[in-house]
Amino acid sequence: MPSLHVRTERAEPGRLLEHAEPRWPLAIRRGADGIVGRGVAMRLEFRGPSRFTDAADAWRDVARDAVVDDAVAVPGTGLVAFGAFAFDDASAATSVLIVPKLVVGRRGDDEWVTWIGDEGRLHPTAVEEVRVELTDGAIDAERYRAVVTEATERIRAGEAEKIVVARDRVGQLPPDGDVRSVAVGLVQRYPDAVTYAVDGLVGASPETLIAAHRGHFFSRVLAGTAARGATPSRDAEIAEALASGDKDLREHRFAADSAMAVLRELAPDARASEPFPLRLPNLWHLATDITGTLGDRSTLDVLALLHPTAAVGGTPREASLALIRELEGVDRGRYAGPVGWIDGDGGGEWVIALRGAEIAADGGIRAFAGAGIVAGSDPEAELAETGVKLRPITDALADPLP
Ligand SMILES: C=C(O[C@@H]1C=C(C(=O)O)C=C[C@H]1O)C(=O)O
Repeated sequence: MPSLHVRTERAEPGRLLEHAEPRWPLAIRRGADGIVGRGVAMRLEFRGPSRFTDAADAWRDVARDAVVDDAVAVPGTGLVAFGAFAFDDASAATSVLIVPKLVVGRRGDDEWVTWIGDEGRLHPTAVEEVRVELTDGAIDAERYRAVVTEATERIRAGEAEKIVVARDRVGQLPPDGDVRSVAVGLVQRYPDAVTYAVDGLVGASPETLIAAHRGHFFSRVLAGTAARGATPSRDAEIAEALASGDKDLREHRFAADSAMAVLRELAPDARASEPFPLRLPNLWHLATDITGTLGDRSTLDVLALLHPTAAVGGTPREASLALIRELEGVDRGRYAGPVGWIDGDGGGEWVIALRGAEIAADGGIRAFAGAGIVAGSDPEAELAETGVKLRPITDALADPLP
């Protein structure tokens, strides 16, 4: 493989997303911060059960051979790749690492541009609005209720303790639709979430699988969900009920324990917070934050062990994955897989591809949302919960720039 020549310099890129390709933006944003890419200097593809370790090995080679001149040296400068990985080992979807030709970024007061290969000129273009309505996909409301009922029966029969089952909604992007508008809409509405746009996958995720820089990591596990209340007092009651409710705490424990078991193996000093209610614009989640030190391990090596946590798979892992395949009966693609970026040291930030959709080459759009099913889950409540989880991407597609 030819070695990459990478140069980062200070710049004032203005609105980051204006530098991305309209139909195929590359972006990882949190509020005003983030990185946006354009063009492809290198594209690596992976498949199957070894996709994460293959990616980790390939990326180590790329990073070792790259010639990097980085005048800014903050997370997101120098050599970076955007990545998106399939949820299931057996998925037909490819997993990718993409090094753009141009990256523009901002982190607090630092702003930069990175050229990979030839240096050119910045030519931002105004974002145009695209509007798409989603309709029933392969798993409509009726089928989803049946899937949840079946999942609770399988749990009662002892086949698993928790299974996260999802449903889908579909749509069609008009030719040349500007996908950047969807990302802009998500950044504006969900400033605390990570808005991602990578190889057709777009959404705003509240769940950080692993973020690592200079050996220190952060991971946030979400499981247990309630819609926001209409009044402040009702809203507070809902948060209180979520944090003390037996079903939600059990559902949460499976997810937090699955992440902690892996992270403690990798980082003996890993520490988990107590579960706490996390407020998002559209809902409450129960959250556990985990921190610790990873040493010089690549975040891709961590993903190989951490994905899928029981927040998006279930408990036990293999049994729940088999049940998801059987009960959903559709390929999740990259939904609920890791999406994010990685730098030359293996640091970076990977979130779970939730609250989003995948846009295929032909413009076909498929959005997924799921819910954790445990003993005692109610199909109607889980249907409503997935409706709330679909709202960010549904709204951003229907009315991106309100
Ligand atoms: C599966 C999704 O979300 C996950 C499931 C949750 C739950 O069951 O309470 C909460 C957060 C996420 O970990 C989704 O958004 O599609």
